[in-house]
Amino acid sequence: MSVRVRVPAKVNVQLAVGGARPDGFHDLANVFLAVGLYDEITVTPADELRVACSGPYAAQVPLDRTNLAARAALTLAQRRGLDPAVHIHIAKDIPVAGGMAGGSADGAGALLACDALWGTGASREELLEICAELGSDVPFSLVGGAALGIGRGEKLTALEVGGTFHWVFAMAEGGLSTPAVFREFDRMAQGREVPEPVASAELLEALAEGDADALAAAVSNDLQPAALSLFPELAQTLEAGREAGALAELVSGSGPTTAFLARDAEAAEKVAEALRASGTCRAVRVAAGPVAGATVL
Ligand SMILES: C[C@@](CO)(OP(=O)(O)O)[C@H](O)COP(=O)(O)OP(=O)(O)OC[C@H]1O[C@@H](n2ccc(N)nc2=O)[C@H](O)[C@@H]1O
Ligand SMILES: Nc1ncnc2c1ncn2[C@@H]1O[C@H](COP(=O)(O)OP(=O)(O)O)[C@@H](O)[C@H]1O
Repeated sequence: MSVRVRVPAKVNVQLAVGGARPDGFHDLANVFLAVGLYDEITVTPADELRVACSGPYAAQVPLDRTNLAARAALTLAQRRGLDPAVHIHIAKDIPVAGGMAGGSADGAGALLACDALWGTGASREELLEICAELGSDVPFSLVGGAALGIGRGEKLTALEVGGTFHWVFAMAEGGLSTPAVFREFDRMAQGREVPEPVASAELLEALAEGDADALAAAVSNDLQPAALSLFPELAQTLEAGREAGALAELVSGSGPTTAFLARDAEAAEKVAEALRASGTCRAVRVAAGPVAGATVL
């Protein structure tokens, strides 16, 4: 018997970053949108805990116990006094170290899958608590939709969204380390006061109304200058998308994936085609959001 779970990627439509906290994290106002680009996690009883990964990014995924999916299984098993003897297969379609929360998706997916496989019956609250232990982005991967994350980004409030937003994602050659991007943010912020991160009222309204033009005017990412500083080639990708008629262009989270908002599905295909032809990125994908979070199939 196996359990299969599908988990979406995310884009941060707003990422407001405060100063570094004493624990090394940053307070955020993080507006997440789950988009239809998925990893699939399958768990099957086995002799011992094992992780395997398939798909275009498989070679970049660690298969030891640092893998977030393995950590999720171990954490749940430890809490219940169970043997974590399970084979976890990750069918990976979310870029690795791309700023789209692929590892977080696998952590949330494996947790939900093991809960179902072992009949653990963990409450939503406990699952969210374990997710927050695994990483700041993991709770959002579980809930999906759209949400405002405060604190490290793990304290979530679900947001109303009045329509579907159409996105194009340009995958970069290589990845960016999230801690390195936050460190670069701190370096660039030296000598200036970093304001408290606050969610933009205009942005929340644009989401609620499903208004792509208003959302385009309101998107922002405080990590973008740091990501561009570490990965200057991204400026060319952003420019190519802008020239192709995207309503807005931004770095997804800590990058280096870039995200382009389009008016509708047809406009998204046009932007995608132009980006593919631009030679400024490794691969291009179209995806809409919001979509549901981790779901047992
Ligand atoms: C930046 C964001 C935006 O959604 O994601 P990505 O774009 O990388 O996917 C997140 O804040 C990443 O969340 P996640 O990848 O879960 O990070 P964690 O494992 O919790 O933390 C990794 C490291 O990132 C830094 N970090 C993370 C979150 C936060 N609020 N402040 C931080 O300074 C810390 O250096 C931390 O040690
Ligand atoms: N299941 C997983 N999938 C991808 N990366 C993982 C996974 N588990 C741990 N990692 C580690 O986490 C790092 C960040 O990966 P990822 O979550 O894809 O990026 P991001 O935080 O930019 O969204 C990777 O470089 C990898 O070393």
